[in-house]
Amino acid sequence: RSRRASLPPGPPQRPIIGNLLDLPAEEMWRKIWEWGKQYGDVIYLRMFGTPFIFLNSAEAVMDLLHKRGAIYSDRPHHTMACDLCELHDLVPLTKYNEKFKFERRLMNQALGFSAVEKWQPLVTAETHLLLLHLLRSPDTFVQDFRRYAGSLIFSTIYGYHVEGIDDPYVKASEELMEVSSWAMMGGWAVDSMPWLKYIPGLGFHKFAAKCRAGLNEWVEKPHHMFKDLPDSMAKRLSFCGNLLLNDDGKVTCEPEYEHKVKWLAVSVYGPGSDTTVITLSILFLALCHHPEVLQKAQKQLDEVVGPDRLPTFQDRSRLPYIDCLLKEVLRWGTPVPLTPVHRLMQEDQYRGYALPEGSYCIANMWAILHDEKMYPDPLAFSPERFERLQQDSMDADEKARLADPYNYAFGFGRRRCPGLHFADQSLFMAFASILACFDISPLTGADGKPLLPPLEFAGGAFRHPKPFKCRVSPRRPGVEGLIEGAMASAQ
Ligand code: HEM
Repeated sequence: RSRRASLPPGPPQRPIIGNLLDLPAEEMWRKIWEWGKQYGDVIYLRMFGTPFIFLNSAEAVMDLLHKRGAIYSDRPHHTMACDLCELHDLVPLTKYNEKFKFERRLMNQALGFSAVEKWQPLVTAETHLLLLHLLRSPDTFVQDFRRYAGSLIFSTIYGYHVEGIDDPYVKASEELMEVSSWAMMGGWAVDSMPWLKYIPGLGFHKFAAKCRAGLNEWVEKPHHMFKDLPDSMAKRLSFCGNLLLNDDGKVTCEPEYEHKVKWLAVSVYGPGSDTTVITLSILFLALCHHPEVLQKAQKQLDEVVGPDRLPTFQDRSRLPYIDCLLKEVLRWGTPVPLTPVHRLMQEDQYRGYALPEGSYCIANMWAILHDEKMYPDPLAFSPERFERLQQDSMDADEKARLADPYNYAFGFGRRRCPGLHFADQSLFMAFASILACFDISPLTGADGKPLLPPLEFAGGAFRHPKPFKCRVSPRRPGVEGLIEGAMASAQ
């Protein structure tokens, strides 16, 4: 049957290298979206011998990655990252097997829907600290976001509080993130021709040796730091504390289990921290261009929370516009524009096309979240689109459910982001608290006119705004006292 079915359409291929030269390193999602207009929502490419299937629509992604998740949830074997750099225990590299299922269970236990409530006091405390940093260093807001995201993840994972972005453990995690991204996506020839790894002296061996030499610093040291932390509630409640400590606060589990938890812990930093920093940066960029959105959000915050306290999680159900804003930032900004590769484990057929076993399937979330059938005028930033959906008559619930960016922005099927609920909580709290305390606006030029930051994005795995400046100013006198008061009463 499969011999009769043809491959999906796609751009013409060159001999041997296939489409290797057709994909740009920057803004790849745009190119794939453009091809979609020509070839449809399921596109076939080939790089050397590897078939690639790009999916540009919600329908195709749900049909394949979600409904047929049992065969679309594997990751490719990266010779460079796994064999040479010895990073095979990082979660995003885990194959779809029993190890994966075990890791998921542990991550769901710590970060899943039923667990996130326990993190609320910690998320609130870290958010208040972010407010204080924004107040004291408003010009370096991205650094403030970075410290906040790093500290939030470290407190959650180890019960360890981070003071600044020069914290040695944050630095180590940032290094691991950078090196592992390179190892996974550096376009290494050895990934296509694994036999190259046996030839000494080739350039990639140097990179791999550097990576292996860093593992002690990046993986072992944070784990020992955790074990050496004094016994505390924060340590016991943390992800590692929950999974590793016995009643006496000691690690007495099997070494193999301890090894797994150690790698799970370092795996979460990269995907969890960058996405948070980017999402908050997108919020600031969008608000510079849309003062009316800021005013509307602040009006609702003033009505529900008032000027004398900071927002809490209990306020959420009465702050629907903050939720609409969060959805629109995730949609319009699309912090992760393409999923990592989902490897097809056996030959499949879809809409009469043959999808070869071993295909690297990648969903284009940017294309889906900018599909004008679901999101009219997709390039416009408008949280109101989600308000309108809530208010539409007839099948409003169904429409709102289908268009919810949470269905798409966090990936698909069994590989869907395990940090989704955690991210949702922390971003809600950060959005509501920042807007309750600060005005975000463009800088002003010498002529008194606003200097609007360009709406420009860049990136490979992540889609982040290009560096920009804006004004972050307290909304009213007494904001500092309010924040300090909230911090003091939490202690
Ligand atoms: C705005 C915030 C976030 C976005 C948009 C996001 C998005 C994603 C996406 C698209 C994937 C790939 C899913 C797929 O392959 O289909 C992913 C994977 C992952 N995310 Fe997130 N994420 C966010 C926050 C977080 C947070 C806060 C954590 C941890 C606390 C986290 C941990 C992970 C991990 C460990 C993976 C790898 C899963 C695997 O390979 O099985 N993410 N995320």
